[in-house]
Amino acid sequence: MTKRIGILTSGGDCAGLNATIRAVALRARHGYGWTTVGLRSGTLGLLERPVEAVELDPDRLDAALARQGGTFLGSTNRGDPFAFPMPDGSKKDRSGEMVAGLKGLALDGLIGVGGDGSLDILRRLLAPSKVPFIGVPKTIDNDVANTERAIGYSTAVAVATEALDRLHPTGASHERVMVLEVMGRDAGHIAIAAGIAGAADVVLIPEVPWHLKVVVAHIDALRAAGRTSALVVVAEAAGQSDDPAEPDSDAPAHGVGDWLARRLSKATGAEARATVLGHVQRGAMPTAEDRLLAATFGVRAVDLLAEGKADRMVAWWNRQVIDVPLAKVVGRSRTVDKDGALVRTARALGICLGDKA
Ligand SMILES: Nc1ncnc2c1ncn2[C@@H]1O[C@H](COP(=O)(O)OP(=O)(O)OP(=O)(O)O)[C@@H](O)[C@H]1O
Ligand SMILES: O=P(O)(O)OC[C@H]1O[C@](O)(CO)[C@@H](O)[C@@H]1O
Ligand SMILES: [Mg+2]
Repeated sequence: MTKRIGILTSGGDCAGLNATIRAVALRARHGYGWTTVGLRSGTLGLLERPVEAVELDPDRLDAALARQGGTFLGSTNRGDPFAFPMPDGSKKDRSGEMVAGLKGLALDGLIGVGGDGSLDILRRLLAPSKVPFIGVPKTIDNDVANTERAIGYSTAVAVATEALDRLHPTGASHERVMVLEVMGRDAGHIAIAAGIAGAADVVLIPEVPWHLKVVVAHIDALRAAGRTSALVVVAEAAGQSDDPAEPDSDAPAHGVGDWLARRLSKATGAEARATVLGHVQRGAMPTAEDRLLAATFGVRAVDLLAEGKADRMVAWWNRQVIDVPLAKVVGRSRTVDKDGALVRTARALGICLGDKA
């Protein structure tokens, strides 16, 4: 039977979303003869009347899409359907309106490409609609539970690594400590991976409690050994987990990069500069790895709908695409394992994580 499935992208954008949309539309048409409808602006588009949706003809989706960052369908990380911010400042449950908008599209299935927050919201939103839902994990933060990889992470790590490659020569030329603040929301995945790949001297992540005095001692030791510059990577959330018992525990929840550069300069006497990488990590062309993930996840998501499955998420595990119940994904977050391979590797390379000298 010919089916009509929908796809939407939700949460912060990242590289690889367009490649995912294209893979879904191609698989649906050429694998099953189905039509794919792209829903615009994530959940927000479901409040428009008519609902913002466009039929996707896969043969008209240029292959160049696989290379483009962002999402041509648009996305949102604002406007919780269950507590929607209203102009007068109040919050309103608008999930019923969204479900009504979705039902009007007469879909036989929906694929939602999102991070932990979006997948949770979409799962709850779709439950009363009875529309079969399959989730595809994407987020530069790589913090979605039960998948080793989310679309967009590889690209963000590549961008952060390239930033370190660029900070190294300028830092060395001016004999400075260069601090790079990277994204990751509450997790340090981008920081630890880019820190290793970009040969940083210090990596600070929220999962490993760190102390300014340990970082200062490490930089002092490097300088005593003849090094004139240093590279420091700090995850945006690293300030929140500094030990409250320590005198230097005032690392702020926001702006930890600037704070750290000022403190390091004062304590070591070296000049320091901070770079906040920000949304540059999200907006890049996807790496080959992210394009592959997008393709394999997109195809598998359609196949799951064809198999009559629902309430599941495609996932990457042990070098394979698998699917897991969404119930085992939502409400959890996958942070960096502080005893895991990357942390051990960083330590073995002499990278200071701020917890021991
Ligand atoms: N579809 C959505 N509608 C409204 N708010 C959303 C939506 N998706 C996420 N949010 C909100 O955006 C914020 C970011 O959440 P979260 O990090 O969990 O997003 P995500 O979907 O995981 O995507 P990403 O982490 O890549 O931005 C949270 O406050 C969450 O409630
Ligand atoms: O685009 P916004 O709303 O500034 O959100 C930024 C956040 O989104 C992410 O880029 C992805 O979740 C986080 O790393 C970051 O904290
Ligand atoms: Mg998230």
